[in-house]
Amino acid sequence: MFLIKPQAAVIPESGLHAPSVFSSHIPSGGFEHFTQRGLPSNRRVQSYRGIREEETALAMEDITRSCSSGLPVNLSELFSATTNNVVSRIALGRKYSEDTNKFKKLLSDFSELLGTSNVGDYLAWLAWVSHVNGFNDKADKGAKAFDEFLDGVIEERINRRNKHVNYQNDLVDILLEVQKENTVGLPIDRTSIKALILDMFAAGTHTTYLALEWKMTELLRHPKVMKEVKNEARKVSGGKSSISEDDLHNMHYLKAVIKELSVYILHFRCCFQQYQQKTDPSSWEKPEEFLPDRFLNNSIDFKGQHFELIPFGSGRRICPGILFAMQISELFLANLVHKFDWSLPGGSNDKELDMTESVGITSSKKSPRIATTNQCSVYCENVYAM
Ligand code: HEM
Repeated sequence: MFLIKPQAAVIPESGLHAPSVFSSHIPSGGFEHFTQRGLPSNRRVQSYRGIREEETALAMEDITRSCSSGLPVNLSELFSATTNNVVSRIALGRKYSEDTNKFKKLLSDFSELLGTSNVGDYLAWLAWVSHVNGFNDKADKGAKAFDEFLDGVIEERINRRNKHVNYQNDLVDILLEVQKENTVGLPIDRTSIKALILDMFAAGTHTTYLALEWKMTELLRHPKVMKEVKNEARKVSGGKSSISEDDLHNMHYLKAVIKELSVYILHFRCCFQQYQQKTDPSSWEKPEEFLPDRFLNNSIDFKGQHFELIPFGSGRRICPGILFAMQISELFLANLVHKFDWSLPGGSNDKELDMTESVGITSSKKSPRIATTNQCSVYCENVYAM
């Protein structure tokens, strides 16, 4: 909309190679391998896996603090902050959480604008409506604000590079290097760099955050399933205080739950088809029921080969962030249920949950209270015995 839409770059750990100006420069180990390769240890960026684990641990500490002060936990805010922090650290080189309100507003305005239907896009002779109803004005302001923000990110990095401090070798550094060395055989200007960073950031944060929010909401609505995930988490953790990314390999039930939930996630262009596929009785037994077990002991996955389940799309434009997003979702949910007992606020039941969606490119819940609980009790490692 505001900036050019580039081809997707390769996303850390995806193992997928969307067509990209960079694809010939990034080997099959993915972006992480590319950025770490051959660098002396003092110049290596902390691994993406480390970043995810670190941010998840910080979020768990936040919840523990809230619980011990008897305060309710707003999970929506927590999911949003954590996914923003993880993707910011990877795509923008650092967190922007110290500027939380401004940054959050920037992102939510952006998502809302992307998801708003603009009548002039469909009927050219009605384009004037967008002038009258304020859409164009809002879009111009949003574009300007985001553009300034991204300019700031790039300027900051250039200054650091000029002073030879804190070279992080993240996405921004790589793009600046590519620009300087002209290693892709065509000039990359500042606008293209901003577009690539924005693409990565916008595609990676809101989607992942909303997926988490919906998944946790459904877990709250299905306490039996939540309990089963919790049991699995406690079993695989082997008495440790947290779940690591290594432990996730053994969380088969959690993976099945996430697959079952994934159809609720997106309002991208294939959304309606996805809904049809999920509710198609020829593909699924009891399609309207929430039955994670259907994904146990079968090989259906998200990677675009099984057309019954394509929340990340399929084909050449498939989401290149699948594995990255799945790692965040699995790690976060596993730790949430492992460490805490959750229930709905004030003992309300699932029927009372407000499932209304808000406007936006992704289907967020209108009311953040839904994912808020004031009744978490901290899982105490001392008491718990395997
Ligand atoms: C649960 C989280 C996510 C979901 C459900 C999701 C879903 C999708 C979908 C449906 C598409 C469009 C595919 C198509 O056009 O056929 C897409 C594209 C894309 N996604 Fe994701 N995504 C998620 C997370 C991420 C993350 C974490 C990143 C990056 C760190 C990312 C980066 C991208 C990019 C760059 C594209 C554009 C690809 C292109 O146009 O070639 N996504 N995603």
